[in-house]
Amino acid sequence: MSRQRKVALVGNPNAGKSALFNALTGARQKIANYPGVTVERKSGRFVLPTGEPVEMTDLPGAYGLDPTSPDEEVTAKVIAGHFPGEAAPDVLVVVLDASNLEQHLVFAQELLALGKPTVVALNMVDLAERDGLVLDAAVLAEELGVPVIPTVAVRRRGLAELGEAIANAGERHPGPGLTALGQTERRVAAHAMADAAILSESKRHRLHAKLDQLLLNPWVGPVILLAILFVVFQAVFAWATPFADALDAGVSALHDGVKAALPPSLLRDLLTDGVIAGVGSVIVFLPQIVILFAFILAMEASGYMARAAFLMDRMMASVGLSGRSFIPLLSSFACAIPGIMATRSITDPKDRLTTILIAPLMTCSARLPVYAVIIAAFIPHTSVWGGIGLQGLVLFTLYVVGVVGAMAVALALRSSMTKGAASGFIMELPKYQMPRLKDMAIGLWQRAWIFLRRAGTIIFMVTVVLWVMLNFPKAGPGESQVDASIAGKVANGLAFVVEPIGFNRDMALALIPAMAAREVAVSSLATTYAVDAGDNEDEQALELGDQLKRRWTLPMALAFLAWFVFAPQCMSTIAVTRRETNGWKWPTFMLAYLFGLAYIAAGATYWVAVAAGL
Ligand SMILES: Nc1nc2c(ncn2[C@@H]2O[C@H](COP(=O)(O)OP(=O)(O)OP(=O)(O)O)[C@@H](O)[C@H]2O)c(=O)[nH]1
Ligand SMILES: [Mg+2]
Repeated sequence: MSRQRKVALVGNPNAGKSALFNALTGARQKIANYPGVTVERKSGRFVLPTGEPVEMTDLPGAYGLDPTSPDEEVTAKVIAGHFPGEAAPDVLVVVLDASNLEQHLVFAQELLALGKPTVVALNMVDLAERDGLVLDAAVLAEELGVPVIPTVAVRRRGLAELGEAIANAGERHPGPGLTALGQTERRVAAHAMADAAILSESKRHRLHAKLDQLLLNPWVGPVILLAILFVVFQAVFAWATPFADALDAGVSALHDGVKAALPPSLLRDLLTDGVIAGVGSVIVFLPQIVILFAFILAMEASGYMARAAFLMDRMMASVGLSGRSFIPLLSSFACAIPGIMATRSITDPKDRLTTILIAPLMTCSARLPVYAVIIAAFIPHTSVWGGIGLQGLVLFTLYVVGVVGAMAVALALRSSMTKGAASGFIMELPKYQMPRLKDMAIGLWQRAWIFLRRAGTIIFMVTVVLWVMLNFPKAGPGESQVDASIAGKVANGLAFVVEPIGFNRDMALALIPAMAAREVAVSSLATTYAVDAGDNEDEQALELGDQLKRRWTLPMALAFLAWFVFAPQCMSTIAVTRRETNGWKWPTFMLAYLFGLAYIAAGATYWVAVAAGL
């Protein structure tokens, strides 16, 4: 039996390759409405209409076979068969964005010049049609000399025809349009071919052009962006409250139920003070995470996020970064790990390194529970300047401080350690789209699941270990259990380091397990106070927020917030940085500078707040 044939999906970024890959193979690759999403090749199985199974590969988007970034290099190598241990693909499926035909035909010509069996998927014809573009696939097929199949990846249109064409792909004869050799010639040819294939074009285009004029206006654009972000953070607090309260009540009920059902024992204490108090204190932030991501996903899917990147380009350039850093930095608002991996689409190595080093300063979703618990306890639930919620405002400020800090660090790095010229911006703007409800639901579910899984695994485990360390050895009469315990002893030993910045023993105690994940700071505090409450009924009845209010001053709380803006409390981020920079040098530097900044920021916040009489 002969070897299974290989089919590769290639084309410009954002053409819909991954969407097509998912539709054909049933996989769940990330797709999003901006270029540079796929940075690694992924393979899956697809059965052709003839019954022949083939190996389908989704490649990172590229603008040419001459790689200018690590992800483009993957594409070029796979196609050329230079990827270690991988045969070259037998059939290429060139994916074109029908509403961006001219631009996408440039790379397509380069691919066709390879002479391999090729099929063209003229994808996104729905968007082209909506824009009033009527395309003639037959004319294009004639020009290119290969079959051209109109598809709509996200609605599974044209898939059968595409499978048919792949099955029949074989020897081919270059079409009349395929004579260009150089890049400039290809551009001219692309223009001519697009002209020939496009039958008509109309009004929707003009509406979107108007919208872009407004949203990308150098003065109005940033104001709109800021206003949108502002609303997002207001909503995170305002809308989440009823859901968070319900969850909170559920956790309390569970706590009381378990307590009533079991006889007093270590196991009961472990369940109530350790697991339920600790993990429960984190889970109540699920509604806030979901609301935040609903906005982020909607902005991504609508095409607005890419406009935001475009707007940010100037600001990024002023600190020596290119707009290409925007997407990795944006992903870092969810989590720095995918953000750091997304830097593979950055062309310039120094640009890329700088982006990796500042990615942990973007406020990842693991910080949200920490911020939210402190804000809810210490910032009054009032409005300022007629209707703006103070809590949301403080949250917004914390995010902004992270971004401003990142920009300042980028500027410092770019003029010292990673000195070099800033590279240009080459992002193309995706089309505006209504976010699809189903995609949004899947995206939200995935985010929620990641959050819950973290709560159920890493946060759960760290909390249990901490509970054990807080309960042994047992305190003598009149002695505080926390002070007597192993964890308390370690924290007391560490306290002198953080005392100058206003932290007490409990805060020191929370910082160590929180190296595993930032949310653990919340579960650690909850568990510590639950253990500390012991058998005292009044103490036990207090919620985490009330405990914090009784034990911390406002300057301490603010210092704790400032610490979490900067501190690299995440082992996985350090590990992924080591992998992506091939060594310990940069992760060590990252740890040192972030802890340094955190220490200074927390100390300054504490002492300024004390001086101000807060
Ligand atoms: N309306 C419409 N949207 C599509 C179609 N195909 C893909 N999309 C959307 O276009 C965007 C880009 O799709 P991806 O599959 O991520 O594109 P890609 O080519 O893999 O992009 P990179 O990985 O960045 O190279 C996503 O928002 C998809 O939902 C289509 O046929 N019609
Ligand atoms: Mg992709």
